[in-house]
This record gives sequence, structure tokens and C-alpha cells, in this order.
Amino acid sequence: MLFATRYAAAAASKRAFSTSVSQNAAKVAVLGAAGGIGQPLSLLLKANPTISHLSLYDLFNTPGVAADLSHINTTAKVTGHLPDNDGLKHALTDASVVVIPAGVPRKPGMSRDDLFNTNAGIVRDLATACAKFCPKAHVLVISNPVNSTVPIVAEVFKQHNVFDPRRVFGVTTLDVVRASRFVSENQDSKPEDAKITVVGGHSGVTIIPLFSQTPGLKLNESDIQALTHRVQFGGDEVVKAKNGGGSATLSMAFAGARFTNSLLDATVNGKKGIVEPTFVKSDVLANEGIEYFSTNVELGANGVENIQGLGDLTAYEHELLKAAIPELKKNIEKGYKFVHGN
Ligand SMILES: NC(=O)C1=CN([C@@H]2O[C@H](COP(=O)(O)OP(=O)(O)OC[C@H]3O[C@@H](n4cnc5c(N)ncnc54)[C@H](O)[C@@H]3O)[C@@H](O)[C@H]2O)C=CC1
Ligand SMILES: O=C([O-])CC(=O)C(=O)O
Repeated sequence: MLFATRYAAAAASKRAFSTSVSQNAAKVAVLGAAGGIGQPLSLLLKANPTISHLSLYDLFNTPGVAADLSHINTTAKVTGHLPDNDGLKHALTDASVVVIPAGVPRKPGMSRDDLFNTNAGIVRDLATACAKFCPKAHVLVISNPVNSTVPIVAEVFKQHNVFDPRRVFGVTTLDVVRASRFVSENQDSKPEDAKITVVGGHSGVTIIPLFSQTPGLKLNESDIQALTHRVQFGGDEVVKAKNGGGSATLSMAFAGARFTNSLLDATVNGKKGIVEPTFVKSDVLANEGIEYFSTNVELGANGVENIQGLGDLTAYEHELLKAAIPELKKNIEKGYKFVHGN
């Protein structure tokens, strides 16, 4: 009898637990899931208990990647989808978050903008599918050039009357991850604790670290210049070291998982005060005619909740901003024109 009571109590508490798990459940789709970023990103997302279903889409290999991940004893069900048999539709239907690392990476000597001709069409077509099959999803764009691919997603969504600026994000998290790491090497401090603000876009001079906004850093002028350059061109370091084998994949997977997990905490788990940098539709530089910009953004139940401003800048940071504006404007317009054809 005692055993039966205990058993009933345990079963009830198990039911309560599963109820709470299923209430905080999200389907997350990764498009480009078999690639260099897609695989480790999917692995990291498989560990998030908020994800009830991880659906993996790519042109190749997703059944294998999904089978492999599906043996990991964490909550998420994992499914793999290919273009045949309406694979993209199945991957996207009911997804509340879609992460897009589909597209080609750089080789040495290329700029991110050199990827535009291939990746713009890939992102446009995937955005079109999102607009049809999961119009309310939060869409996280990793594919480069982010400064152009985010406007492409936004314009495609506008064409389908489903654009909500709170739900389209360019993933710029890797820039702050790098900035934290590089500063901690310089300061001999703990990387996890080095919170560095990075604003702007995601390519070369459009990446603007604002070291002056982190209290307590002991950096002289030449440190600041060297660190700024390293953050702006950190991607090139990896491209060069991989020597034709692609660009950052593992650090990007880490950064992409951090952003996805933060977004799920805000949108699904109701956590407050979650702030991440991200490239979104923003008024911060509206007076310069810049429609998309990355600053720290507070995430909430519906995605973007509060876009933080630039804060105080030093003269050097003002110069960086000035140098970024023309390039950023050009990149954004290029994305817009790709969709509208003029
Ligand atoms: N936002 C950021 O901070 C970063 C962005 N990237 C960008 O991420 C992108 C992916 O990089 P990697 O994973 O290294 O490249 P990868 O070539 O290893 O993987 C890309 C995957 O996309 C797939 N793919 C291509 N067209 C597709 C389509 N129409 N639908 C679905 N999947 C498709 C490919 O089959 C491949 O598996 C690149 O554009 C790269 O520049 C890379 C690092 C950082
Ligand atoms: O450098 C690249 O091409 C990939 C990228 O965006 C990064 O590593 O920041």
C-alpha cells in the first residue's frame, strides 16, 4: 500500500514534470544542417531541453546526421529532411525557430560580399519557404554576407505579408565571443567574464567593438587598435588558417547555439533581462539612412523587445562608426535590390 502510494506520487510528479517539459517545448529547424556549422550547431542544440524537436534540413546527408544525433539521450526528437518528398515543408512546419547556416563559406582572398552571388539566392529561397510554412517563426540568419542576407529575408517576408521585425535576426554573436576571448588574452582575465559590446554589421570595418563601454579594462591606444583589428578580421584569421577548407565552423556553432538558446529562454521559457547583440531592423542609425544594425538587444516573449542605443563613444569609436556606414549601407541596399530587382 505504502509502495503503491509512493508509486502514485512518483508517477504524479513525473506527469507534472513532463507537463512542464511539454509546455516549454519548441521545434527548432536548422537549414544547412549537414554543413561545417550545421552539424556542431545541431549537436549543441540537441543538449537544450527546451527543444522538443530538432529538424535538420540540407541538400545532402541529413538522414545520417539526424540518426547519429537521435541516439543522444536528451529531450529533442531529431528528424532529417532532404529536398525530395516535401522535405523543406516538413522541416519547417510548426517550427518556432529556424536557424540558417546554409550557403558557401569563404576561401582565402575572398570577402564575405564575394559570397553574395551564391548565397543570396539560397537565403531568398529558404526565406520564401519559411514565409509559407512557418510564417511566425523566429529566423536566425548565419549565412554570409549577413549585412545583405538579413535584408533579403526581411524583403521576402514583406512580399508575403509576414514580416515582423521582432522575429528576423542576423547572428553576430561570434563577434562578441571573439572580442571576449581576445580581450581576456590581453588582460589575463576570465574569457567568460569579459563582456564586450560590439555593434554595426558582420564584415570587416562594419564590425565595431566598443571597448570603452566595458568598465575596468586596462588597454592603451595601441592595444585598442590591435584588438579592434583582430575582432574586425577574426574571420579572416580562420579562413587563412583553414587554407581553402572553409571558414569558422566550430566557434560559429558555439556562438549560434548561444544566441538560439538565449532566444528560446526569452521566447519560450519567459526569462527576463536576456540581452544579446544581433543585426536587426533598427532605428539606431536611421538618421544615416541605415535600416539594419547590430547593437545589444533585449529579447522577450516575441523576440526583439528593446533595442539598446549606441551609448557613449570615444573619438576613435566615432571614427570606426564613420568608416562602417558607407559599407553597411551598400551591403543593405544590395540585399534589398536582389529581392526587388532594381
Ligand atoms: N554569421 C557568422 O558569424 C558566420 C557565418 N558563416 C557563414 O555560414 C555559412 C555556412 O558556412 P559553413 O557551414 O562553413 O559552410 P558548409 O559549406 O560547410 O555548409 C553549408 C551547408 O549548406 C548546405 N546548403 C547549400 N545550399 C542549401 C540549400 N539551398 N538548402 C539547404 N542547405 C543548403 C550545403 O549542402 C552545406 O551542407 C557561410 O555562408 C559562412 O560564410 C560562417 C561563420 C560565421
Ligand atoms: O569569415 C568568414 O567568412 C566567416 C565569418 O563570418 C566569421 O568567421 O566571422
